[in-house]
Amino acid sequence: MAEATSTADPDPAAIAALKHVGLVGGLTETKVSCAALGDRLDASTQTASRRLQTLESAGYIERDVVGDGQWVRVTDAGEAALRAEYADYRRLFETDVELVLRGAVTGGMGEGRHYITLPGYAEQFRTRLGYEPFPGTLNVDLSEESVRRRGEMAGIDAVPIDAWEDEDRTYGAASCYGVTLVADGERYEEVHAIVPDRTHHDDDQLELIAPERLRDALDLADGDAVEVRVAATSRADAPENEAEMETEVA
Ligand SMILES: Cc1cc2nc3c(=O)[nH]c(=O)nc-3n(C[C@H](O)[C@H](O)[C@H](O)COP(=O)(O)O)c2cc1C
Ligand SMILES: Nc1ccn([C@@H]2O[C@H](COP(=O)(O)OP(=O)(O)O)[C@@H](O)[C@H]2O)c(=O)n1
Ligand SMILES: [Mg+2]
Repeated sequence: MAEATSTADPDPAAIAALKHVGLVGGLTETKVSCAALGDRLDASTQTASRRLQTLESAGYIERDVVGDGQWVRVTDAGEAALRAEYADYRRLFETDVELVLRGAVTGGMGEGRHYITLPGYAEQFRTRLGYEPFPGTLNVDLSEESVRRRGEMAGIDAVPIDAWEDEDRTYGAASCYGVTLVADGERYEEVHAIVPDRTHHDDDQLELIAPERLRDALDLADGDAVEVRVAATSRADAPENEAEMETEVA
């Protein structure tokens, strides 16, 4: 299987503690006492202390212990976990929620083309997305705000692309989110944001695939501003395609 980039156990009790830390100012930095946190969580001081330890080892908070308490900061990973919760609630109570990520077109490492055309991926794109992608990924350098907001993608249904292997090595899994790409007022609908489990890029790069070369279709050059609108639900045909895939494999 893919050696997935570490995702901590989303223990609901730890997330509840993280929410409280955020609410008392932890998204910047705040002083927390385990007794006060325990009160807010309706739990003992020891339990509150354990929750903070769990959050720290999951990489969701950083802390400096001082004499009368501790200074706690929610990390980027912690904020992403909170935003994923937030996205779930938005989906519960709002309809047609769209996540809009903004950034600029950029060149990457020239590897996207290689991965997109590997047979183990290409066949899955064909059956699950319903098209053969242009060989490559259009890379978008996300704005700071969008880097923070991309955590909300965790609450949105994606088309899964499975890990696979050939005789030499294993290839990681990926998730494909149906998106609309908007540039200079023009919209291009048949696009997916592809998020590989293993990648050389940081969170600030979002990679897009489409049947066509998007630089041509939307007349894009490096530095051009784009909007990536992520639909809150997956494309209606995705599960059907998956069923087709299983039938083919069987
Ligand atoms: C479908 C897909 C699967 C990938 N699988 C792997 C992988 O198994 N191992 C790996 O190191 N990188 C993998 N990558 C990520 C590439 O290493 C790299 O981060 C990125 O795609 C490079 O794109 P660029 O040339 O546009 O910069 C994958 C990328 C895609 C699009
Ligand atoms: N659907 C797509 C996919 C890639 N591309 C572009 O096609 C080229 C090859 O993609 P790539 O991922 O191998 O290269 P880089 O993104 O690393 O530059 C790049 O210039 C991408 O921006 C595109 O315009 N439309
Ligand atoms: Mg690319």
